Amino acid sequence: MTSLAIAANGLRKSYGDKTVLDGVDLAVPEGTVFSLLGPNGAGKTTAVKILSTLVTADAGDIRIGGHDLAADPQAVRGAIGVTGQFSAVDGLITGEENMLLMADLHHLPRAEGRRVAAELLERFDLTEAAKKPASTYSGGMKRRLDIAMTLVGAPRIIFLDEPTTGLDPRSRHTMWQIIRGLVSDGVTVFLTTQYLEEADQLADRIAVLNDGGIAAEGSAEELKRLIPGGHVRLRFTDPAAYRSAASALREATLPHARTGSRGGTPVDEALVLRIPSDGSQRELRSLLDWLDSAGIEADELTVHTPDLDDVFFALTGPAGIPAQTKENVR
Ligand SMILES: Nc1ncnc2c1ncn2[C@@H]1O[C@H](COP(=O)(O)OP(=O)(O)OP(=O)(O)O)[C@@H](O)[C@H]1O
Repeated sequence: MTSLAIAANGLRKSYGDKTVLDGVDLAVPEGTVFSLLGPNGAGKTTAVKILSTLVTADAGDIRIGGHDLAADPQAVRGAIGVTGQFSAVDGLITGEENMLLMADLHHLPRAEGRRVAAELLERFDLTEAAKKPASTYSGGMKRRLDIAMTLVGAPRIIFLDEPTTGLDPRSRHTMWQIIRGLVSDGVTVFLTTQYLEEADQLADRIAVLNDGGIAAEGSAEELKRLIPGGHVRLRFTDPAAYRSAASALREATLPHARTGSRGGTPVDEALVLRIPSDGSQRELRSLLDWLDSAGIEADELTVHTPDLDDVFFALTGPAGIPAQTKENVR
């Protein structure tokens, strides 16, 4: 059994009469990326602050890296690193000086501190800028320096609170590579982000926080299957083939059509048929078998699944408003 890097049960936190977390459970296996999503004000930062010992929960059992947070917060602090919205970078001093300051805070011997700082500056492509004041760094460089500083203490668990907010696409991709590199070294990453694509790219598991609780949790693929909107599209170039397929579909009751609706629906004059499907291997296999047996040969077959944006809207929108499904070609 994989052990848990982060385990929280019954996490509660209120500010005045506002309940922010109302009994949240979290379980993050070691060496994985866990992403907490939620609308603005849902309590993501509050959760990160509690799990990283910066704020005290009103109730809940929390174990981080095997340490009981309430009983031994110092041990938890020794196991974790936190970066993100509360950056530790001091702009008045150079990148290298920031790193050496962290090495001092971690009580590394002088030579060891210099070695670790130089290594990390090199790893994050900051060697050239190391002697310049951090205030002159770009947003992406500051984020890289922030993570490098966090790694001085060699934490096994890292909390990244919106690590790529405000970064351009290239810097964002660089940050994703850095996060993947950390995970391949066995580090556990707890990530909050406003970018659903980021969670989709990086996270092994995703939890959606809404209304004080976890509205849904699973892999990106599992979450996408929770909401309707998935379908298979068949495109034809020959109008006759299209018409005969459309009529065969109207006749058929497809066993895999999750909605239970009869057959496929002609979508438009572009000779496209649309068949409800969750995109799972089992459903696709039975659909392909059925197409073969009905003698239907489409010129193009694409599987469309809801994306995480759809999931997010469906789970966090006001009750009663249906999900805005958007097509997403896989
Ligand atoms: N120190 C505090 N005192 C009072 N209320 C607070 C405090 N910190 C957070 N809150 C409130 O708790 C709620 C959750 O805030 P939090 O910052 O955790 O949300 P978030 O999900 O991280 O939001 P965002 O995506 O906007 O960063 C908000 O309504 C916020 O106003």
